[in-house]
Amino acid sequence: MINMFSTALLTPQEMGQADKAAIASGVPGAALMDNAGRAVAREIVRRWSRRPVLVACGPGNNGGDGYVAARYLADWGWPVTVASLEGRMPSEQTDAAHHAGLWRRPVVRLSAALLDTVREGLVIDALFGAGLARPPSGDAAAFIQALNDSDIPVCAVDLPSGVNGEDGAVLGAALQAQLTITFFRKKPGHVLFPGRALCGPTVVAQIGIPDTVLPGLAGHTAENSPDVWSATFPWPQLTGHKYSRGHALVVGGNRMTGAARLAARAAARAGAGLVTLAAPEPAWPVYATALESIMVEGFCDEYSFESLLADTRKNVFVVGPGLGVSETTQNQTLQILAKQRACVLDADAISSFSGQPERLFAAVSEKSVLTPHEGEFARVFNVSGSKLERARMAARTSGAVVLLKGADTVIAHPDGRAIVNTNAPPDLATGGAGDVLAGMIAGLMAQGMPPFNAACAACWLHGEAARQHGPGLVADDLIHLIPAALKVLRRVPVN
Ligand SMILES: NC(=O)C1=CN([C@@H]2O[C@H](COP(=O)(O)OP(=O)(O)OC[C@H]3O[C@@H](n4cnc5c(N)ncnc54)[C@H](O)[C@@H]3O)[C@@H](O)[C@H]2O)[C@H](O)CC1
Ligand SMILES: [K+]
Repeated sequence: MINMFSTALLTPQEMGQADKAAIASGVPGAALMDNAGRAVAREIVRRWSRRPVLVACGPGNNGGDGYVAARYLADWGWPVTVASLEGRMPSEQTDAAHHAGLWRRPVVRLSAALLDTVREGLVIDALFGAGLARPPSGDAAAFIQALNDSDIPVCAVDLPSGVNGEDGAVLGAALQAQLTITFFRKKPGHVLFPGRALCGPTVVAQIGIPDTVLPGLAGHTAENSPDVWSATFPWPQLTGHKYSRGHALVVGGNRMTGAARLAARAAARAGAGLVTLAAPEPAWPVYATALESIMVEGFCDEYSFESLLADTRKNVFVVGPGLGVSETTQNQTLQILAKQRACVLDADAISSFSGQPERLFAAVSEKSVLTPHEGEFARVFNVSGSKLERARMAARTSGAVVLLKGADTVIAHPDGRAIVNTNAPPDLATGGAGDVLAGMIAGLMAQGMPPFNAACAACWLHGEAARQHGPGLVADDLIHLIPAALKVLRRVPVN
């Protein structure tokens, strides 16, 4: 059971369909627009004291929301100037024209010079939203540039103009907003970079579109949140014991021993009942001295490695962290995949298939989670497009769950579903953090959580653990903060 609706991400096209479905169900379009513009005005009043406001309106419905926001703010006593792009008003007989008509004061032509009237004020960007069709040019481009060069705060309606709602890319040039108010649900452009950074905080306002429209049009993309997977989280049961909580095996390397130790500790902290570290004989003393509650078993060749994998109670494997890129790593990975049990393939387990991705794809399944960063990803996947599209395509092509790391990590299932993670603080960009994540995913899978859900849950807990620490984080700290992140999760109601 996974809930893709409460934090669904809708493309601009899907949003248009949601709009139409709401109108068909009896909510007039003009009312949706009124609710949208009023939500913008409300959020502004909530954050800023009364000050001069310039509302920059485009020719479409985004502009329509701008006329509504202008009307409410003026009614509440704010000094408001409304400017339209190239002096154009919305086409007749549209909802935007209706609301532009309710603005009884002058509408001036938009220009960069108008910014002088709001040096101590605020700009509402209602130029382009979901309907952005091409790079802004002429007056729009000049206005965007001048506003970005100023320090006047910008509140964006739906999206900062110039940001593509579908993938967060900048089309030519885009505004940097301090606040974005979007409607009903976010779009991928609000959570993928660079769009996310240009939005500032994004507020989602409800404008009268019923949730009942969602099953007909959404369900394959969502923002990561406990809402998505908490119903399947494997909390320990009163009657459980260590064997019922699974047994994770982490493959250790000869030299970079810290990586596998971090992964093993993280698997244990995430709740695996037992964790074994498989250590090459020369490094066995290093691992054995460092680890207490984690078992350390040695191996000296592929045969003894194979015998370590034989016990079927070992229900999840982690391979890759600290192994080195080599034929040996590739062979160990293939030996593990041949067991057809759950596994996490990270780092060198992925890079070792550089130039031979088909060998990897033939061996992985939906029980495998690949956790590449962009560099590792590029070694085995030859796909282009937005991060969301690339992760989705990689999962489809390989048949495995793919977690493509970064500030906007995307987790994709081979069936087309994808989740964008948004809670990772920048402190997580530190050596070893990925090893911890791989171990956490395995720890959850050991307890029976489905691989896609486990990847999403581990990613969220990883971000939460890092948030709890704040600046100065090193990967070792994450291990100690997993319990704190679990406590936060335990308080989130399961819906
Ligand atoms: N449920 C909802 O989503 C609601 C959305 N609302 C708002 O409506 C906009 C989307 O409106 P739409 O008319 O489809 O698109 P835009 O206003 O963003 O832009 C279309 C308009 O602009 C022209 N255009 C596009 N790109 C450029 C460019 N680079 N330069 C010049 N002109 C451009 C295009 O030709 C059209 O004329 C959504 O974002 C919400 O803000 C509703 O108000 C409430 C319900
Ligand atoms: K906008």
